[in-house]
Parts: sequence; structure tokens; C-alpha cells
Amino acid sequence: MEHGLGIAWKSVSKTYNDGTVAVNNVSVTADEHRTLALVGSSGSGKTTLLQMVNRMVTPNSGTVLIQGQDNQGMNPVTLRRSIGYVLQNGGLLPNKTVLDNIATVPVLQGTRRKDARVHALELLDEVGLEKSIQNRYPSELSGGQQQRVGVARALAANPEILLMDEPFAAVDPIVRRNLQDELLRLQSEIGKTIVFVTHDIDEAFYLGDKVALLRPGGTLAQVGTARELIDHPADSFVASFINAGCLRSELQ
Ligand SMILES: Nc1ncnc2c1ncn2[C@@H]1O[C@H](COP(=O)(O)OP(=O)(O)OP(=O)(O)O)[C@@H](O)[C@H]1O
Repeated sequence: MEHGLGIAWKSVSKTYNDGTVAVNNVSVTADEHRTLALVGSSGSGKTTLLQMVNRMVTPNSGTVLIQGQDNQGMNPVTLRRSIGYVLQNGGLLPNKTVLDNIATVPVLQGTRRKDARVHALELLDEVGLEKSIQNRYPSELSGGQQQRVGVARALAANPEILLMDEPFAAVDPIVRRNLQDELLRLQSEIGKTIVFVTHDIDEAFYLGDKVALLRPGGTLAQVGTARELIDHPADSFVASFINAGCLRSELQ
């Protein structure tokens, strides 16, 4: 990681109150302006690692550095508003229109409502949506449209960091591929530091400049580029996880 920028998880562990070990001594970095894909099977600690960044989860040990600063010293509310967060269901507010969903955080941060709405319209265009949907409610959108609004909403406060938790998991494969391609296009223009959680190794390879593969029990199996993991899997777990992904792709 150049000059300590981006995000660095340093020897972080998390055991929940019921004794579940979710993350076990993980060290990994998300480089600035790049996409880190966190991949692993269900329950391997991906969401827990992601939520350590915006302090929705506090590690039992270890630290998370953002731009070289320990995030435990940061105000959680300010921190969350400064980080874009995209969830599987879009995370949209059901009682607000598309435009107001996108404009909410900037208004909370002090942007005038009129200006926030003008910017929201520009963002709709950036994520590939027609302006005509601006007054609809989330329930009046398709799953793919909801995800695009979710991305626009996360970008509205112009964050340096975008956290994406299985954002495209709930849509069909064709819409999913469109959304992935749009994200690649958008990222080539905006260059955010993205942490992208997925259980799908093919998606991780497609979107991640770097891929961190977790194993059950929340330990890091391997981190590297897609090429590095494919050509030099660290062990049989990594090799079989990758092979399962390839098999699924061939079958589809
Ligand atoms: N609040 C909680 N209390 C107790 N255990 C939890 C809590 N949140 C998560 N866990 C457990 O911690 C482990 C890791 O969960 P986490 O959600 O981080 O995994 P994940 O890799 O994101 O899984 P998935 O792909 O299914 O979302 C799991 O065993 C989960 O059941």
C-alpha cells in the first residue's frame, strides 16, 4: 500500500458475545483507488471485516487504519456519513422517493436541498438510470434499478471509500453482469477505494484488483490478484474454492 493510504486491517479478530469466532487474526490492505474483493463461503467473516471499517463492528483485538489513522479515534457518525455503503437489498428508505433517497446524506451534511437534488439527478445518469424514475418509490423499481439507486446514494456524499456487501446477489445473472460492468466503468472514472464482499469467486476475480479469500473460521487463506491466486494457489483449500467457481461458470 502506497504511503499508508487506503484501508489497513492489522491483526484484527472478532469473537461475538455468543462465542462465535467470526474473524481470526486477519491482516489485509485495500489500496487507495482500487477494488479489494473479500470472498469466502457463508459465515467466513466477510461482513464482519467490512463493518469494522465503518465501526458497525468493533474488533476484540487489532486495528483498522483509514488513510493511516486508527478509526477507533474517529466519530462513528461522521465516519459512516463519509463512507458509501451499498447493501444487498439496496438499503433504500422505502418511504422516500428515488431522488430523496440519493439526496438524504448530503442534506444531513449541510448541502442545500435544491443543490443536493441537482447532484442526485446527475448521479442517476452516472449509474445508468433514466431521470424519469426520480419520483418513484423503491418498491416501484426493479431489483437492478434499486441496486443502481443504492450505488448512486452511496456516492452522493462523494466518499473516498465505498463498502459494498453482496450488492448484486439478489438479481438474475444477466442483470448482475450488467451491474458488474457498470461498476467497472464507473470505477475507472471515479477511482474510489472499494471493498466488495461476495461469496462468488468469479465475481471477485472480475471486479477485484486484489482478492482476499477467507476460510471458514475467519482466517485469511490468500490475498493477491486473480492471476496470482489462479496460478499459485496457496493450498488445496484455495485451489478447490477456485475450481468450484470455474465449474459453476462452465455450467451456467
Ligand atoms: N451479531 C452476531 N452475533 C453472533 N454471531 C454473529 C453475529 N454476526 C455474525 N455472526 C457470526 O459470525 C460469523 C461470520 O459472520 P459474517 O456475517 O461476518 O460472515 P459472512 O462471510 O459475511 O457470511 P455471509 O456470506 O453468509 O453473509 C458467522 O458464523 C455468523 O453467524
